[in-house]
Amino acid sequence: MLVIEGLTCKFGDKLAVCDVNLDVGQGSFVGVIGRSGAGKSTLLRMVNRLQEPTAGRIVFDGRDVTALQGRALRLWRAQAAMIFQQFNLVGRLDVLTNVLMGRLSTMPSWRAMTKAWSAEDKALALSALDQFDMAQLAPQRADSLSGGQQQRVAIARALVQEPGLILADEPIASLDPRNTKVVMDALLRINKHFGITVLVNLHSLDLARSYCDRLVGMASGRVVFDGAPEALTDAVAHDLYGLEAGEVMDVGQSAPDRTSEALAGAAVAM
Ligand SMILES: Nc1ncnc2c1ncn2[C@@H]1O[C@H](COP(=O)(O)OP(=O)(O)OP(=O)(O)O)[C@@H](O)[C@H]1O
Repeated sequence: MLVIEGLTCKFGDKLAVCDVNLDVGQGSFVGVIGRSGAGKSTLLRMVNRLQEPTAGRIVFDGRDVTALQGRALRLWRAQAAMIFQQFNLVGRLDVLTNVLMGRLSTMPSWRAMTKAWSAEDKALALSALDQFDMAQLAPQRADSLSGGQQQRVAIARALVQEPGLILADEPIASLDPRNTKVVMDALLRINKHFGITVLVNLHSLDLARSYCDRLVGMASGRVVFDGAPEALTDAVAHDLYGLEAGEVMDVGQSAPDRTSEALAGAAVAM
């Protein structure tokens, strides 16, 4: 369970996030929505502690993670795995090594320096790639892959961190509609198959409505909507997005793949 209490972030005079309070149950798939500049990225980055809060608390499974430092902070960042819009892979390295990077936090520093991966770590990384039908791409350079493939490699890297929480910051913003669906289906699968809580920032309201079981709407740094997708009426959406509403509500995205095969994934146990 993730508990956010009074979380606030100021950049100089700019109040980017203001007094956000949220309880997110284990296994939820929560979409954070709102127009550009609403504070969505800053909120997710504070949870992962990439951005220091100005005030407030972040508690995960009963443990206050707001002020962790050093190794404890590194371990928290592994537990609250971040997925970025631009994938953040090392392009010149092969796909398998990129996924193995997700294991660094579990290794003693001398082994992390030499990148002497254990057979167990390699098996885990291959198994994570296999979850997304990408094991055959393991030896390829990451920068030779399509955007959708790169984002799935980033999700596999997050998975080998064995996270309790995935924080995805506009993960599909750089992708075409087909790859958008593939990546959203991948996030849905790790949520349903592994029970990992997902918090995802999305610009498209249609996507948020079809994939998430709860929506948190932000405007000017504050939470202005928190509820089931069905409760977010077009009128509320218009309040949230203003003139952008038409654009974010009419992008013709495909529906999620909720077949049991898709959600169960490959038979390999992680
Ligand atoms: N490092 C920073 N320094 C100063 N201001 C910042 C910084 N990061 C964000 N902001 C400001 O804080 C506000 C919230 O930004 P944030 O990126 O969290 O919004 P967002 O909802 O994620 O928007 P987008 O969808 O465009 O990414 C914006 O006004 C932004 O300009």
